[in-house]
Amino acid sequence: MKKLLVEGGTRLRGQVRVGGAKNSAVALLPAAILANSTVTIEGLPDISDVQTLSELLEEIGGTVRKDGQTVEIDPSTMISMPLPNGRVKKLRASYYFMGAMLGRFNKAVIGLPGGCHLGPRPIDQHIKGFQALGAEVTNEQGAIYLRAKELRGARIYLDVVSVGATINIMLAAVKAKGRTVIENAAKEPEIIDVATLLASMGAKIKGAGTDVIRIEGVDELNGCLHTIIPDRIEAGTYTIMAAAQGEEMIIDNVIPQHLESLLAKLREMGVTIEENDEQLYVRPGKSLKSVDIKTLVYPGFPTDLQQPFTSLLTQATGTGVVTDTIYQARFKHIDELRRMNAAIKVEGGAAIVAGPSKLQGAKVKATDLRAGAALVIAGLMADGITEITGIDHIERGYENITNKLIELGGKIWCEEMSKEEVEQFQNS
Ligand SMILES: CC(=O)N[C@H]1[C@@H](OP(=O)(O)OP(=O)(O)OC[C@H]2O[C@@H](n3ccc(=O)[nH]c3=O)[C@H](O)[C@@H]2O)O[C@H](CO)[C@@H](O)[C@@H]1O
Ligand SMILES: C=C(OP(=O)(O)O)C(=O)O
Repeated sequence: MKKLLVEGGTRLRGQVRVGGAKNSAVALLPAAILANSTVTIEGLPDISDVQTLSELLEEIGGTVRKDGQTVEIDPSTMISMPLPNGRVKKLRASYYFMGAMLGRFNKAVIGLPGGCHLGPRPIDQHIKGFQALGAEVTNEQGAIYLRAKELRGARIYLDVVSVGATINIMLAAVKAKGRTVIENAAKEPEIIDVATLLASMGAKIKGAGTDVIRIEGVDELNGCLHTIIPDRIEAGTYTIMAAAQGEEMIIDNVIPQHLESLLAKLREMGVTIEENDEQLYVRPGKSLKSVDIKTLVYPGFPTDLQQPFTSLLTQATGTGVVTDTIYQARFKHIDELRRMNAAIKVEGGAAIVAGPSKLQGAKVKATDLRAGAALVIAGLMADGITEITGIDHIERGYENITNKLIELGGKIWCEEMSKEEVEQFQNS
């Protein structure tokens, strides 16, 4: 088991290239199950979630060929294998095997998903959607059993705006008989990306990116070639790093429109950001001014950038209030930031950050993916060395973060943990 070490104080400078979007990749791979021939996806990020999903596709009989960032999936030999345990527990997005396998085989058995522990993460809206399409759904000993004689299109209103439920219902509905309408759908760019792949496969799907998605079911879906969108959360994380510890940084392979809420908040703090079609050029202000943020569904401030942004707020003058309306308890990083001398308290469901604080290197634990990113940012700004355990979370969503930061001049490296450290980590 490894830990990540960050020696703070060095200013970051240069250009960093953002990879393909994790939250697209994790839906595009299962979507390939629905095709009758090879689906090729270009620009996939080199992260463990992609690896785990590729292994799951192989587990159900598919052939997955990887060549750098390109993956070819031949789904023709897949079978409706139950996946009650094992790899499905390693990540959140294994829930997309429910919609995709139901769509292709009219049945599936999938264990409840894992993913970041951010408080309750129910999947009732996914199930409501599958049931509306005609599936019988039962939960037997922690696995979801889905069976349908035939899937029929339906009008489905989501009680909660959910990225996962919107995509999962799209996957189940594209081959259903007749018309499906998803109302109160999520509007994240990753939903448009998945709809684009499905349309290239031959699906009839309209309205992705708005809150009403209309689908006319088709009998067959074909193989195709698809290029993934860039990861707005990885891009946002490096943009926050640039504001926190950069001199001059270019974030390359970005769709700036996907990050409008973050860029607006950074500019409010005094950060200079210039943008062109695919790059951000970031110069931090002489001093940063505190702001409040409230996470909302897209295009609001993304919950996945709340934790990294909180680290930046520790360096701003004044008091910033952080409210997460998507995951009210997404505050596990706060205790760790406090160990590094940050002045933050959680009160009435909000994190109140008083700054600026001189952060000190410490031994801290990444409790989830974006908590890990928040700690890397804090480590870059801190005096001394920060040791971060739990880096498998970080590897779920950030490709080559160590190398990318070294290229920017950061002092960051991995070390093997001692036996005592592993024991301590496992008991903490
Ligand atoms: C793999 C993936 O894409 N993960 C992202 C996805 O997670 P995920 O798809 O799990 O998140 P959702 O958009 O579904 O969740 C949004 C909110 O709806 C609630 N909810 C969701 C489904 C449901 O059936 N019932 C219900 O009550 C959740 O508890 C949460 O409060 O969107 C989140 C919100 O942008 C991001 O933080 C995650 O990075
Ligand atoms: C919460 C996240 O991921 P997941 O939904 O895969 O756990 C995230 O990407 O920040």
